[in-house]
Order: sequence, then structure tokens, then C-alpha cells
Amino acid sequence: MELNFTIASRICRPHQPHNMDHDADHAPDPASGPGSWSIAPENGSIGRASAAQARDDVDHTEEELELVPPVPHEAMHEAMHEAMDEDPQHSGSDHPATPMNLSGALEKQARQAEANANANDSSSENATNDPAIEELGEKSGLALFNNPPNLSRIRRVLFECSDAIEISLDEYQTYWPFIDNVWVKQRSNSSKEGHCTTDYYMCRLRRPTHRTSETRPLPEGKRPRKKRVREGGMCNFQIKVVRFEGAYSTVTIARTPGSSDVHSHDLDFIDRVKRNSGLMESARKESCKGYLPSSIYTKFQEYPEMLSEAGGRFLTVTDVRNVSAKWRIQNPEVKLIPHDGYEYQKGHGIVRSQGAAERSNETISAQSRVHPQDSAPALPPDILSFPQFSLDFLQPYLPNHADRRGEFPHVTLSYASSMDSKISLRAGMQTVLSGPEAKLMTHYLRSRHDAILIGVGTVLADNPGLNCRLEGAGGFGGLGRMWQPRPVVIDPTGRWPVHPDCRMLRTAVEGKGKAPWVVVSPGAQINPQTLMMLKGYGGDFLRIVEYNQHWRLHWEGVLRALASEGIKSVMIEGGGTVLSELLNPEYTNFIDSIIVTVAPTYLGSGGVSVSPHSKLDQEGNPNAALNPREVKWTPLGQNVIMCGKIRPHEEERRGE
Ligand SMILES: NC(=O)C1=CN([C@@H]2O[C@H](COP(=O)(O)OP(=O)(O)OC[C@H]3O[C@@H](n4cnc5c(N)ncnc54)[C@H](O)[C@@H]3O)[C@@H](O)[C@H]2O)C=CC1
Ligand SMILES: Nc1nc(O)c(N)c(N[C@@H]2O[C@H](COP(=O)(O)O)[C@@H](O)[C@H]2O)n1
Repeated sequence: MELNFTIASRICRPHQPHNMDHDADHAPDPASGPGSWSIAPENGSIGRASAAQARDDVDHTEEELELVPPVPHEAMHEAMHEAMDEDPQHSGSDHPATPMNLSGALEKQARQAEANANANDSSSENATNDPAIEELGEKSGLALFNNPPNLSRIRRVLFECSDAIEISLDEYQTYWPFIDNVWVKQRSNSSKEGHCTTDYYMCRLRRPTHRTSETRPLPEGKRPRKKRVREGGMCNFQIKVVRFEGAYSTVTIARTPGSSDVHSHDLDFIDRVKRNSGLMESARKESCKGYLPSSIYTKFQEYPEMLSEAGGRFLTVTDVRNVSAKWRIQNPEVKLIPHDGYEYQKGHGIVRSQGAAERSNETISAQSRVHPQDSAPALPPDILSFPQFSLDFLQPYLPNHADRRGEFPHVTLSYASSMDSKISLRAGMQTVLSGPEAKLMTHYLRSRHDAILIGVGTVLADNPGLNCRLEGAGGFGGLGRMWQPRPVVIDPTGRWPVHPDCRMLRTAVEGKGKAPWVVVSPGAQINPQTLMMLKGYGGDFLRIVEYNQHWRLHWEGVLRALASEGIKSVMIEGGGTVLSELLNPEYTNFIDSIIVTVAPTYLGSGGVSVSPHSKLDQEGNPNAALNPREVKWTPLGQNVIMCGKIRPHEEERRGE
């Protein structure tokens, strides 16, 4: 039986058309249909992002409150205290009657920090308490964003809410946008005159998130089914924010009596899941000046401490692109430009332009006064130098994004093989077959594809990084992870124990690659913690429901799902099972090119082979299983590279 439908859904992807999630390294929900997401290189075009998704990401759905005429001070406090005492579930409050002001809260925090001085907390949150960093933040007129004073500490106060605090409306308006990613508004009450508004918020992790599971149009009148994608109840922290607007406008923030005393997670955890609107507003403003998202992202990264203070440690170029989308849709004619001192190099992202070093010396030395180590960031030890030999022979076999059929990505099979068509000595054993030159070529190929796909057998055997480690590529002296390919792992039953120690996640944390997407089948049992963890790293699970007659995932469905996620080209590296299957006749229409590194060795019959099913001709005699066309052989060091094309010409396919 062949099931002929595909549902590709990201697990845990909230479907909120009015509310674009800046999930780490993520884009809007594919289930929102065509036009939902752009991962496309940013050559000035905006891919398929829709205007609705370009909206800034705040959960404030309520209309703006109007400012009201001044009211007497006593009336204000009366109303404020009424509002503070009022609670739907509990009467009274477990907080002091007199809330602290901001400096009181900061002093208290400082005293606690001193008391805890021996508890060696190495989190970056603490690192940003360094006065030198505060100084940098305050002084710096060079950064694209301008943090309000003491931002890191005030974010923490507003996250912890350990005491009720009373702040001015100005302070609230300045700082709240930097912490609004933590909170989801539950409801709002206003006093009759409108002077006083009470907003109830819960921690984002308390709310389950849903998305629709359908990716195709539904019959008329049928409402899409909502699927729960994040279990709620992970944190039971709740607050109320009482705003009193008048002559003496104040805002009081306090836990509600039903709330837990502390969050069940730290602030970093939320910052990873969602960006705050204060930070994104700076990115949006910069994008309205016509700068490339990757250039904005790069400039942000020049001030890592300030970025971290503002809750932007996990900011991705996709976040910047998403927040820029609205302006870019409205201004399609504007050719986006990099910032002064940078240039856009196709395939390498934004890099510092020649001669910019001198121009930006002043900037660097200004920073190095505070943090000398930042002025010359050390390159990662695993960096590979860019190939000095010609790789022109690869060109005809590489993706050409300009002439893509939208429904499927360009597919390149690329692997290293012995003379006897083995790719490893035995299943589960990593075997080096590429010499140094071929290795550089492989990394170059990775840089030319949006995604690198492997089977779970390879992940379990090799624990690969699956990133591009060429100098200049994202994370390797180049700028931004956006130029890194997306690792994709085919793991229908969820065999891979995804863990923060695995190389793909470590690579992602180090900013040297993207976190993987794991393709699973609907029956796979995915532990909710694993789900959250992978999402926190910027990865995701994709469920595919399309099988062939042997109940194996149908590659057409996998490839279509990747295309719908914005992947325009995918390099499939292995292993033996995946490659052999894809070389079978049923898939030749989907495979564009094959690039095989042949090594001068025989691995023997115990090795993992790449070999499609045998084929018989019309008389029943054995025939070659597959003959690539437009074949070219090129020696490279001790290897020979075989390039060929697989997908028949259009005319051939039409039988002309
Ligand atoms: N020399 C080279 O270039 C490379 C060598 N390798 C080697 O290959 C070996 C691994 O190969 P294999 O064991 O064959 O594993 P594999 O990496 O091909 O993964 C096979 C697994 O993927 C899943 N899978 C693949 N296609 C599927 C489909 N259509 N439907 C459902 N599930 C599907 C299944 O769970 C299957 O067991 C390792 O030793 C690795 O070192 C891997 C990649 C490249
Ligand atoms: N091109 C090539 N040559 C070889 O000799 C190989 N063993 C492989 N293996 C593939 O590369 C992955 C390792 O990637 P990282 O270096 O860890 O990023 C491995 O998993 C195979 O897909 N490839």
C-alpha cells in the first residue's frame, strides 16, 4: 500500500499568525502554508516571508492604552493598592504592602550577589554584572543598539520578581520590552475611568503552544485541527503588572499569590526560545535604513557583552531577517547594503572588506580598552584554509538557485568511496577516505548547499559536526551562522539520543554551525525534554508522513518538506543505506548531481557499500543499475573526483 499524502510538521512550532516567534535560528511555521518562511540568502530579495509574519514579536494583543488626564496622588495609590490586592484566585497578596523601587531591588540583588560570592556562577548573566561592561554599554556610541543602564541586572530583577517593585512608567517602558519574551499575557483588567490597568502574565513555559497540523488547503468550512506542540506547565510563575497612569504614573510588578516562588529555569533558557522585543526593535530600526540582515547581525555580534545584556545571546540572523521582513516587503526596490567596512561575498556572507581594518582600528581599540581579548578573536583550531586549487570543475554540478523548481531542492549526493564501492570498513565505523584536498572540496561543497543530510546510522557511527569549517564560513573567521548548512538527520524511530554533548549541538553552541533538524515518523516517541532541548539549540524535529510500499519514508516527501522549510539545496553525504536507496530508479528524478571522491584503496567485503538494486533489461538480462551522465573525472591529491548528473533531461523524462 502506498500512502500518498505528506504532512511535514515541526513539532513544537507554535502557530501564531499574528505573532511571529523569534525562536532561536527558526522561522515561522511551515504549516502556515506557502509564503511562510524565508531562509533564502539575502541578496536583497526577501524570500517568501509574508507581511503578517513580519510583525514584531510581542504577545501584546490588547489595544494600546490611552493616556488619561492627571489624577490626584492619593487616588492613584488607592487605585494601585486596590489593584494590587485584587486577584481572581486568591484574595490578598504574599508580598510586602510597600513595593520596592528599582534601586532598592538592585541593591537587594547586589547584597544577595555578595552573599553568594562563593557560589561560583559562571553564567554570562553574572559576567555582565562587570562594571566595565556596564561602562562599555553606557559609553558605547559605536554599537547599533543602545542598552539602557544596568540592563542585565534589571532584566534579572524583572525576571525573578522576588519582591514586588514599583517603578515609574518611564522605567517600565524602557525596560519591559527587554524582558517581555519571558511573559505571556493572560488577561487585562481596567478600572472604570481607565486610570489603572492590571495585566496578568504567566511565564511563557506555563502556556502550551499549539499549531495546526495541516499543510494543505482544507475542505470549505473545516477548521484546521490544533495540535499541542509544547506541553504547558513547565513553569508556574505568574505576575501581575499594575499600571497607574496619571500625574504620577507608576507601575507595580508583583508575583500573584498562586505563583511559584521562582521560575523552573533560568533567563537564558527563555532567551534561547524567544527574543525580546526591545532587542528586536533595534534590529528592526537598523533594517529600515536598508542594511542587510546579516550585516546588522554581524554588527550586533561586535558587541557580545552588550548583546548578552540585552538578552540577545541567542540572536540569529534569521531573527534579524524576520524582523526586517515587513520593511523589505514594503520597499522591494531597495537594494540592501552592508555596513561601512563590510562587504557581501556570495557564499561567505558578510566579511570585513579590504582596507576596512585600518578604518575600523579606532572602533577596535575603543573596545579593546575594556576587553583587550576581544580585539583579535582567535580563530577556531579546526579551521580549514580555503582551497588554493581550482574547484571550477564542480560548477556545472552545483545548485543554481536561480533556476530551481520550487517544489524540491537541488539534491547532490556526495560521498567518499573505496575502489570496491565501500564507504566505511564496517557499519558504525568511521573511515577516512578523503585526502586533505578532497576534504577541503567537501567543505566547499557544504558551503554551497543549504542543508547536509545523513541517515541516523551515520550519526551514530561518526558523531559528525556537519558544518562548513572553511575559513570565512560562518563561525570560522567569517561572520554569522547563516552561511552554515542545516544538518538534517533521517531518524524515523528516534534512535538518536540527541544530547548537548553531541558534536552537532556543540558546534551550534559555539556558533560554528546550525543545530540539526531530525526527520521522524509520526509514531516516533520524542521525549518532551529532548524536544525543548533541541529547539533551545535552534534545531527541531520534522514529522513526515509519507511512506513507500516498504513502509520506509518516501524521499519525495522528505525533499518536499525540506523545500517547504526554505531549503533550496541539499547535499546528501550518506551513509550506505541512504545513498543506495536514493540511487534506485524510483528516485533518479529527484537527484541532480553525484560527486564521489574515489580513494585508492579496497576496504573489503565487510565494508558498508553504496550499491543500488540490480536492474534487468527487457529480456531479463542484467543491466547497469544507473549511468550518470555528463561525467567528469578530476584528480585531487591522492583521490579522483567523479562528478556526474543523474536526473534525466526534461525531454528524456517526457519520453521524447
Ligand atoms: N565515506 C563517506 O563518505 C561516508 C561514510 N559513511 C559511513 O556509512 C556508515 C553508515 O551507513 P548506514 O549504516 O547504512 O547508515 P545510514 O547513515 O545510511 O542510516 C541508515 C538509517 O537511516 C534511516 N533511514 C534511511 N533512509 C530511510 C528511509 N527511506 N526510511 C526510513 N528510514 C530511513 C534508517 O533508520 C536506517 O537504519 C557509517 O559507518 C559511516 O561512517 C557515512 C557517510 C559518508
Ligand atoms: N567526504 C568524506 N570523506 C570521508 O573520508 C568521510 N569519512 C566522509 N564522511 C562524512 O563526513 C561526515 C563527518 O563530518 P564532520 O567532519 O564531522 O563534519 C561523516 O559523518 C560522513 O557524512 N566524507
